[in-house]
Amino acid sequence: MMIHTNNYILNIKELWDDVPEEYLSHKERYENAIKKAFIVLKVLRQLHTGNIQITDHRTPTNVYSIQDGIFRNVNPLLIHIGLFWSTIAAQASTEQQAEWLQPDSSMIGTYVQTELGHGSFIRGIETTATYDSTTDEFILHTPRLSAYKWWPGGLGNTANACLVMAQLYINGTCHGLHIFLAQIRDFDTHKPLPGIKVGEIGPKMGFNTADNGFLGFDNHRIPRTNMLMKNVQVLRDGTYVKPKHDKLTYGSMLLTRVTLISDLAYQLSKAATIAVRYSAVRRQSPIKSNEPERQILDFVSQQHKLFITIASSHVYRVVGLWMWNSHKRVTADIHEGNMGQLPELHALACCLKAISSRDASALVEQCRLACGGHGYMMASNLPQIYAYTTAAVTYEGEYTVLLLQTARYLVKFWRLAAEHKPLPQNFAYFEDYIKKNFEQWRNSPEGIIEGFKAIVAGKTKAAYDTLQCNLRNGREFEEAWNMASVQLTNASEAYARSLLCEVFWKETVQLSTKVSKSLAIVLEQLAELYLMYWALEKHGDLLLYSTISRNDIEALQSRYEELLALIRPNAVGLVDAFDIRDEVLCSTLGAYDGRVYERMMEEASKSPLNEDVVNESFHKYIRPVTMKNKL
Ligand SMILES: CCCCCCCC/C=C\CCCCC/C=C/C(=O)SCCNC(=O)CCNC(=O)[C@H](O)C(C)(C)COP(=O)(O)OP(=O)(O)OC[C@H]1O[C@@H](n2cnc3c(N)ncnc32)[C@H](O)[C@@H]1OP(=O)(O)O
Ligand SMILES: Cc1cc2nc3c(=O)[nH]c(=O)nc-3n(C[C@H](O)[C@H](O)[C@H](O)COP(=O)(O)OP(=O)(O)OC[C@H]3O[C@@H](n4cnc5c(N)ncnc54)[C@H](O)[C@@H]3O)c2cc1C
Repeated sequence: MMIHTNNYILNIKELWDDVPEEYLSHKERYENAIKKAFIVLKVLRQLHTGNIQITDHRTPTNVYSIQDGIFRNVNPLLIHIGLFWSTIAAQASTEQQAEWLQPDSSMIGTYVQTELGHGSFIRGIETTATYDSTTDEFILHTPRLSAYKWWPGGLGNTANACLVMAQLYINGTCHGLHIFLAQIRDFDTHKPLPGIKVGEIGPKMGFNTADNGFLGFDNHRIPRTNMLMKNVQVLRDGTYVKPKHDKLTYGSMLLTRVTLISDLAYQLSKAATIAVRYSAVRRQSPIKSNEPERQILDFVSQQHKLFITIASSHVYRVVGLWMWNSHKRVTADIHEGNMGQLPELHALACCLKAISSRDASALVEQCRLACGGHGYMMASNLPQIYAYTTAAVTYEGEYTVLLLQTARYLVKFWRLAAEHKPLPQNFAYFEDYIKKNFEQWRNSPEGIIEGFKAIVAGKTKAAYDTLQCNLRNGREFEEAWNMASVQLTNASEAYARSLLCEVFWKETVQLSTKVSKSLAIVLEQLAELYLMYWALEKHGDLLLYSTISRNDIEALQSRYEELLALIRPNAVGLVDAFDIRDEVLCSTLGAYDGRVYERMMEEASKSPLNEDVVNESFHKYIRPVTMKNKL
């Protein structure tokens, strides 16, 4: 059968709610979501097997983005599709993949790493997998309460299998963290297997359809061949064959961090679409007292809140793709046995995941506030987008913890620079900074990029000097590191911002040569706006570390305001160009037709509190008090 994915999925009635999901209980929400998740999974399986074919070209992306509208929250199979399958594909041996990656597999899986007691510091994970050579099995065990797995999406009720991160023990020796496939529920009855204690962790700020769960093992046995064995092996006699790099086991986190950057770009484009369209419809106060009320989008302060969101969505789209391509390249190298580029990719993924999630959640919240009171309505969809986006600051590597990973990388290069050793080209600016080869400030995108590099160098130097000072004062390295950690994260954040500015500007300039002149102008305006915005936000740092002057900053401010005015006529067109369907946007404020007030009233009429003209609580609780003395 030939289908157009958007139309096909939009026409499956069971996927679309009559009652907004906010009115459902926790349990009903999950049940509603799981019903839809399996309809979507069936479509994906049919696409995979070729039973249905598509006439549009971006199928998985289409299905993925339509999901936002279908679930309004999260697909409970997100981790099954996104992490469980991809980890098997990346880390299981060819034979294991052939066995486990069947499109009609009975396994519904999840990725089980975090424990009650340990999330960031994964070396502290306490779940054990002990090899028993007499039976050729691993024994999975949860030694204490803090070792209970806690958080994995889909674990609460949906999954019947999981990939578990556990400490591998062979003959009393611990070989560190490894990944094991474990069945946890019966495929037919779905009852937990003997030795498995599993359940759901309860309501959260968002992600409420994802049935995040807990899991404990009581000496649960799995075959030896259930350890993921592409990069590392345990042989029948208990021989341990080491991986080529001991962090290959962490590969799924790396891949997800890279993927997330693009997902956050998409969340930003949704928030921007809602807030910009609403701002074009909403009128509030005249600018001059004798004029009619103006679209709130005409207030320059409103443009300041919104245009940076549009620009940031483009930044993360561009940088997300750039990182995706880097990941592909590095993975191909690793395949050939060359691990050389892995540390750089890890350092980039850490700081970019941290900053993209932090920016995205701050900007989504800014969009919500920019919609005034109506942005506070669930029907605007902005609260849900915020709850979804802010979770990304924590999961898949907490913000500060990831920035500190990148700081390790920066400090290594600063040490080389300080010791006058050769540096790779992309860190040559460290040497320039040490030699005080400062460029004369230029009020241009290229000048701002240089200025941001000077900030990275200056902040890395400050953190490094503090670290050295702590060491000279007799602190051990880890303690000295902790004492310098505020400065270290600052350096990392600056590094991420300089990367974002440089990659976005260069890619935009390149893209501009391939599109029409009028489009190129708008794209460059957006890119310039992004750079100017951050130069002004960080003008204190620029004053500290670059050659910028007060006059330069004033000139930047004027150019920034000029850019807001230039972008204003294209603002609605720019968000329309994100091409997000109303069914996906799910927002009374952001629909394409601009019927904001009509839609708000239509949504309010769905409130169960409006079902009866007089709610029974009046008779039960209100009247007895208010009428008591009047009878
Ligand atoms: C794939 C598709 C996915 C689909 C996504 C679609 C879009 C997404 C939309 C929604 C997604 C929602 C999903 C939510 C699911 C959430 C899942 C999770 O949260 S899973 C759990 C994630 N947990 C973490 O991220 C834990 C964070 N902690 C760590 O990663 C590590 O502990 C650490 C902080 C990095 C440190 O590790 P450790 O202590 O073991 O390291 P050290 O021994 O100190 O060594 C550090 C050296 O190792 C290098 N390193 C560390 N990690 C890596 C890596 N991944 N790759 C390469 N190198 C690594 C590090 O650089 C150090 O090197 P040196 O400095 O010593 O040279
Ligand atoms: C919505 C959601 C979905 C999730 N899904 C999954 C999943 O599918 N599978 C899974 O395994 N896990 C999942 N997680 C868990 C997630 O990966 C962890 O919560 C995350 O890695 C952070 O770890 P933590 O909760 O232990 O925080 P902690 O590490 O306890 O952090 C608490 C605070 O301590 C600070 N801190 C910790 N260590 C350091 C340090 N070394 N230096 C400086 N500061 C530090 C942090 O900055 C933070 O401020 C999910 C979490 C959420 C919120």
